[in-house]
Amino acid sequence: MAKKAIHFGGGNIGRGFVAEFLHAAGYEVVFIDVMDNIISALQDSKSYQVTEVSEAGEATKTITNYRAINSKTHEQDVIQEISTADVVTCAVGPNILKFIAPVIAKGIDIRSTPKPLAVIACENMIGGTSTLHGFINDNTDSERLKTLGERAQFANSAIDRIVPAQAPDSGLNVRIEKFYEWVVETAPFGSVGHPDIPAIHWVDHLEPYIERKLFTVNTSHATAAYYGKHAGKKTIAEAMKDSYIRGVVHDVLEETASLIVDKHGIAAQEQQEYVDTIIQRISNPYLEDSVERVGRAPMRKLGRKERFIGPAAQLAERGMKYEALLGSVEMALRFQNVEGDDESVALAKILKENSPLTGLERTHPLFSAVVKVVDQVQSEAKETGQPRI
Ligand SMILES: NC(=O)c1ccc[n+]([C@@H]2O[C@H](COP(=O)([O-])OP(=O)(O)OC[C@H]3O[C@@H](n4cnc5c(N)ncnc54)[C@H](O)[C@@H]3O)[C@@H](O)[C@H]2O)c1
Ligand SMILES: O=P(O)(O)OC[C@@H](O)[C@@H](O)[C@H](O)[C@H](O)CO
Repeated sequence: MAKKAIHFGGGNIGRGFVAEFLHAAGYEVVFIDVMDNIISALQDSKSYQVTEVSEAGEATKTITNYRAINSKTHEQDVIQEISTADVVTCAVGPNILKFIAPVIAKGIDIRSTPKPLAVIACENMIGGTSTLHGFINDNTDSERLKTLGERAQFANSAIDRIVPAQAPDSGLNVRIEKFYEWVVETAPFGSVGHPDIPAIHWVDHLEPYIERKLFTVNTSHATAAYYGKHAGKKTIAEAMKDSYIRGVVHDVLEETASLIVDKHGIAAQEQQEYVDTIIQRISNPYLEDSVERVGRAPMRKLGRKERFIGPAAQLAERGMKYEALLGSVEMALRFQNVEGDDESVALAKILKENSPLTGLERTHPLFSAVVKVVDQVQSEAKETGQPRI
């Protein structure tokens, strides 16, 4: 029987990564989005192209066998599709999970197929699927909650592929880097077994993979973005060409590498090779990845388990060095009032009003160091009306 995957979020990573590999695994993909232009473009086309760009040239794959539904206008259709699907994935952004949970909960609730639905959130965050699972629980009747596990299984994932914002005239086509890594935990599937998706690297324990990814790829990426934005650079590749910024990125990665090696027992040499690959990837001039895309949502990125405070807090707990990470925090705090980024506007307001920001506990060994950095950025804003550097 034909396999069906429902994918929430027809954006960059949705079309350029998740759908590509679901398609390659033989799934029909039903895209769910709330943007009329994306949905009608998908409904009006039979295929789109994913082009890998690298120094070695370009390679293009054609994606077919998909449909699309607007969940804003056709919620019942989405519920019906979920009730008969094999897999649900999403790449909508961590802050959107609570909005897609109600419709997924309704679709799961009316399932009568013998095999449970496999739910895999593909967001840049620790425990993305668990967070979605929590919201789905909140939207499920308490009696039905007791048997939810018979209808759906929830597995966390780590997803890695750089997909920049696409040119306005590119339509559905996506230009993307060649490298990819999609790691998913196996335990939640128990005796049912995980879905057959060859691109996925299935692992027993996800934490080393997601922390290594988030605290290497995303920490360095965001560091280059915030320092780059501050220095007037347009793209990450341009920022990485600047010897000062490149040096800072190396310093930050030295700190996170020391945590990854210490905490997860990954060999120092293996981590160094991973770091070298990441530096090469984020420096890829063919991607034209803007500092605004990579720096987007600074408040999310300053979160407790996120790419800066997450590793810095763990380093502080171990009595290890975290000063370079604090420099990235400082630059993230300066990412204010950036056009098109609501969080950067909210951040400017929060810094004026002294509201809590990172969720770091007052008693934590990192707390006073972060307060100092916040104070510094705030005092400059007060002196000059805007941050000085
Ligand atoms: N772009 C990358 O390089 C990359 C790589 C790995 C992981 N990610 C993660 O993937 C997620 C998506 O990132 P992206 O770059 O593709 O962003 P994007 O903005 O290109 O795509 C997000 C899509 O979600 C849709 N959406 C918003 N609200 C929705 C809702 N309620 N229901 C259905 N769809 C909704 C948007 O309309 C948009 O099409 C993020 O968590 C990001 O961190 C991105
Ligand atoms: O998606 P964000 O906002 O969490 O982070 C921005 C980029 O660092 C991110 O999208 C990377 O391109 C991606 O994580 C690479 O795998």
